[in-house]
Amino acid sequence: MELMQAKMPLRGEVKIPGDKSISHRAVMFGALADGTTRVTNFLQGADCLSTISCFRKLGIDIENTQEEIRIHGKGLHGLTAPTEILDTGNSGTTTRLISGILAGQNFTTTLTGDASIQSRPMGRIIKPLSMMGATVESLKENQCAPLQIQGHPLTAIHYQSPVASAQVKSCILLAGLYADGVTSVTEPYLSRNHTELMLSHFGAQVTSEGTTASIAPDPELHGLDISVPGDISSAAYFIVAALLVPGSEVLIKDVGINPTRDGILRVCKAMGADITLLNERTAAGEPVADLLVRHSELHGTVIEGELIPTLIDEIPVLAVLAAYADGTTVIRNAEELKVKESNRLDIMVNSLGAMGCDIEGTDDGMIIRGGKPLHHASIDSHLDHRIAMSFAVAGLVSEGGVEVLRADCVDISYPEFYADLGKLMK
Ligand SMILES: O=C(O)C1=C[C@@H](OP(=O)(O)O)[C@@H](O)[C@H](O)C1
Ligand SMILES: C=C(OP(=O)(O)O)C(=O)O
Repeated sequence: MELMQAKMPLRGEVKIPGDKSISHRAVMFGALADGTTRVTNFLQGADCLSTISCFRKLGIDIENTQEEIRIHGKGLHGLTAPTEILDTGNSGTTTRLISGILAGQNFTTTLTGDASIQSRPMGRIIKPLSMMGATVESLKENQCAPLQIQGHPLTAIHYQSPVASAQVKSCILLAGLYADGVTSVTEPYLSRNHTELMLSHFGAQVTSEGTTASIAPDPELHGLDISVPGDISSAAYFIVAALLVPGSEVLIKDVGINPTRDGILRVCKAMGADITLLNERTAAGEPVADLLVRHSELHGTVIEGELIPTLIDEIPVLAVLAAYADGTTVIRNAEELKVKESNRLDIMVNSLGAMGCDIEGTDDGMIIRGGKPLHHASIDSHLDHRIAMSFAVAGLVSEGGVEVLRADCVDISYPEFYADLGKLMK
């Protein structure tokens, strides 16, 4: 797809689709609750549809009416053995979270996903789930999917996670629902806490202290009405686009600004961005605001440490921002980007490099010497939605735009992305 350079400022309003992490969890926890859970502003992206399809195969009736998702939950012990392999598609969140639930069932399940999922590391969940007593086998013996999970009554553990990962944390907490005592997870830095917040609303006893989250077993979970906030990870593309295109002023509506997710706002402000939070409120127990973003002159910064999990999926588009900011931006401690849908570190370094950016890859991040004009290039998305959207934004401000190859993969998290971007360019 050929994406044009923006000849005019971006102007207007955009309403961001529902948060992917929260949409997945609403379906999963709704399935384990008694009664009906109604979800509005659910993200109709391919990843969340994979979650729905897996839970239908586990015997849960889920209605998708477009306006609302209705999940007819059957309680903590109501799932039934699937008659076929569960397909988690391209979704790491589905794969890792559902594994925690399957570890506590009295049946065996096989799950797998696309080529990307089959190369992403699952040892990080196989280890703690095995410590809890589940039998989890990587069928190709490579610590990746396909996985065969034989559920068992589980033993509670206190797990020290080597990575700050909400997927690992959530997998263990979900297995903890089926354990014989309080299960806890401590991570090096705090990752997104949507599981903790939403499971407590459903009725689970979850506590958080610093970077440790704990859960008590066998709660009674009750169906809920959930209005999903807009996804800050999707808003990120418009934040960066509005900051970069001269003269722009864009109002981004209903964005979730949970402090475990708002690192992009903090980094943009540190770089000199003009972003105002309006109409701050709460939805589904999560903080939400409208973001007014105006074109700004930016300078480089350092992105590292505990900030990283709060903006992990935004690093590709932040690299684009840094390419246009004056001075040097250093990104460290971001080695997790190598094991996402693609190796996002290598791809950003090579692809921004192909556009003329002075950028250097490091073991755990990159160094970007920004402020020079970029030129047209053909960039392959590598079927990674975040790469495709990041380069669509880069094209707005590069001489001659960019061509994004295999651009349709935005369906994973933001099917309307190109249409919404187009509306701001009119
Ligand atoms: O829990 C979640 O919903 C997610 C956690 C993050 O992954 P990790 O837990 O692997 O860091 C993030 O990259 C992903 O897009 C969604
Ligand atoms: C990493 C991502 O998702 P997942 O891990 O669920 O595939 C993402 O959306 O950027």
